[in-house]
Amino acid sequence: MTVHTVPVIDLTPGPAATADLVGQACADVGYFQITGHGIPRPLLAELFAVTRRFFALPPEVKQQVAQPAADQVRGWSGAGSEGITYSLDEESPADLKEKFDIGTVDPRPGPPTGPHHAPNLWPAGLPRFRETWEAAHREFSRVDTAVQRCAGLALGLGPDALTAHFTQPVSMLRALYYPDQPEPPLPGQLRAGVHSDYGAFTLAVAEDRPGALQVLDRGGEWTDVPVIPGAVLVMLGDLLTEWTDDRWPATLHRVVNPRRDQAMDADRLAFAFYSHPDPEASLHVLPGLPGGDQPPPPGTPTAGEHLRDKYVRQTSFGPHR
Ligand SMILES: O=C(O)CCC(=O)C(=O)O
Ligand SMILES: [Fe+2]
Repeated sequence: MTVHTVPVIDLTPGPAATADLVGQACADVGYFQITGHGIPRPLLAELFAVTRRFFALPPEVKQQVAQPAADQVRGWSGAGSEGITYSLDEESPADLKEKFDIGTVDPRPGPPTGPHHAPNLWPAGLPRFRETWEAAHREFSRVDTAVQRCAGLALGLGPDALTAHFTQPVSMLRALYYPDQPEPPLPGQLRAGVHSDYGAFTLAVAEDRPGALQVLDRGGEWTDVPVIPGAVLVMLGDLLTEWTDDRWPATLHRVVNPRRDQAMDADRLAFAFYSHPDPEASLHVLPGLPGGDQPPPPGTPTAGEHLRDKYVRQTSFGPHR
């Protein structure tokens, strides 16, 4: 049996002292948990509480904040609306999840320009929902910056190598709600299909419930991610694959179904903060890494183009739907 240990990294000593550990985890494991991040526990508790209240509303109420368009990832969508494995161009049945998203809470001045700056949608009649979500977005964003500083140092590029691409970031905070499963899933149908996230880092927190997150470790084995109270899980997204020329490949992950004998008491709420840079940032290798100082090959997409392409794919189903 393989024994998997998820690295747990305490950020308290600051980026210079933790960069090596972060770099090792990014290069050798692909995911890690962080403590000492400073996100207040009561804020996270309130985030879970207000969001559970939202998902408990009737669908016609949640529909009032329905996601407006495939490339405008804001608000709610119900079970069956995303098949995230489609982001990898692979067919699969729809995911057994609902979701709610917000984008940046500190939009850049001037009129919104394009889907990455679409305004957030807020459900009516839920006290403290908006304040709590906005506060959580700011906290995750702060922690994301700290992780990025460690990453820049670990790559030997200095603390601002990544943060330089996040002057007006379009990071998203997403809640994922996985309901009980009265009916058995279709063959191949998961709570969330296999995918890698689309941004730089993903920061994730979840309830400890059946039918949870698994990551594909570097040995090619699916591994359960333990929920460590107070810790935040960090995974690597597509931008890091490109920016490091595969030195730090994105983490493939999925959310499996609960066992049938647990399926009626298995609902699960999780949050993912996806760090998304300035939309105009290039997917080219970072300057200072091998290949990064040459001009980008023609056709190298921007982060905004990459994200938009993935958003559209994850809701574009083929014949399996
Ligand atoms: O439910 C989770 O723990 C993570 C879900 C996920 O990977 C995602 O939606 O990007
Ligand atoms: Fe994900």
